[in-house]
Amino acid sequence: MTSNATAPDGAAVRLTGLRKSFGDVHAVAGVDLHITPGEVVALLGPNGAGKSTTVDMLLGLTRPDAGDVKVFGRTPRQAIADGHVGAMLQDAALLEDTTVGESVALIAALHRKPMPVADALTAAGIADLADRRCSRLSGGQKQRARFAMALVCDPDLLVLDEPTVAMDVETRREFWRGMQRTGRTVLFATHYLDEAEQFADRVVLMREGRVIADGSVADIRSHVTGRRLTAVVDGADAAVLSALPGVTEVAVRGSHVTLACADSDAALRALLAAEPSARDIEINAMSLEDAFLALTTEGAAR
Ligand SMILES: Nc1ncnc2c1ncn2[C@@H]1O[C@H](COP(=O)(O)OP(=O)(O)OP(=O)(O)O)[C@@H](O)[C@H]1O
Repeated sequence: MTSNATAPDGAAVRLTGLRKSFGDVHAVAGVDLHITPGEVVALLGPNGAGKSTTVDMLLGLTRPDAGDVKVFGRTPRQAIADGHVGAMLQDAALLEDTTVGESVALIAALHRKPMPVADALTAAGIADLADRRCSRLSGGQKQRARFAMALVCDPDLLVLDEPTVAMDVETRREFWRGMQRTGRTVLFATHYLDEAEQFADRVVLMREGRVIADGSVADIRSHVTGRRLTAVVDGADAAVLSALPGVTEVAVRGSHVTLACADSDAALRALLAAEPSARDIEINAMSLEDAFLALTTEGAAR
């Protein structure tokens, strides 16, 4: 890794008061974000939250209406020209008639200190596809070719917009293993909450062009309190379950019962007293998905 990128304030990325509108749509409506070197940050949010527009401004592909972008203390254009940033964008075109190896070599030739093409292909898990024409790649293989192209400039910061779209489960897992080995600063936009949970040090949640939560997965989870109790209850009656102490929400599907609990200990005791047949009982913390839904649903606290 080049890793000689430094900013006076030590930030890898600093977005300040960033805004961008398209007509009446306020795609990004005032975003401040500070990423320190080495952090792996997931950018989450529902469709249209402003993630791609934020990423585009970070890369200098879209000019902000207001605010400032600094990448290692430089403008995006300078940071990219200096080889500090590798990007993998949704639907970025590949040169269909060239091979994977040739495509990656073409990108490498644009940079002053690229890594060897073979190393980029290996890190992306596609060393065996070097001679395959890009037009012959599967969706997931194309994503990995784009990843090799992002990596070959040996960047300090990787910016990835939904990198694992079109990858199957095993390929996604391999992709992230490879990513963790690179030890770089990473900002990735994703719709896969499990990915954010497993691979990000920090989650930035956007909604309607703003950052509505920013912290570790545990911090984001703490936006939803309580626990979830699941059980099998013969002849489950939602009205009876709703009246149990400590229970805030009830879902009944056949004999499968899910209780959202403010006090799961009280709820469990009351459930066993009221429904002695209750079995296969599990109590879990609320998931990142629960927090995501709570925060991104209309009317959620900002
Ligand atoms: N070039 C454009 N012209 C007009 N509207 C745009 C343009 N780019 C984005 N928008 C609008 O800005 C809003 C934010 O879009 P953006 O693509 O940044 O969201 P996103 O969070 O990346 O969404 P998704 O998860 O669906 O990719 C949306 O309402 C979108 O329709």
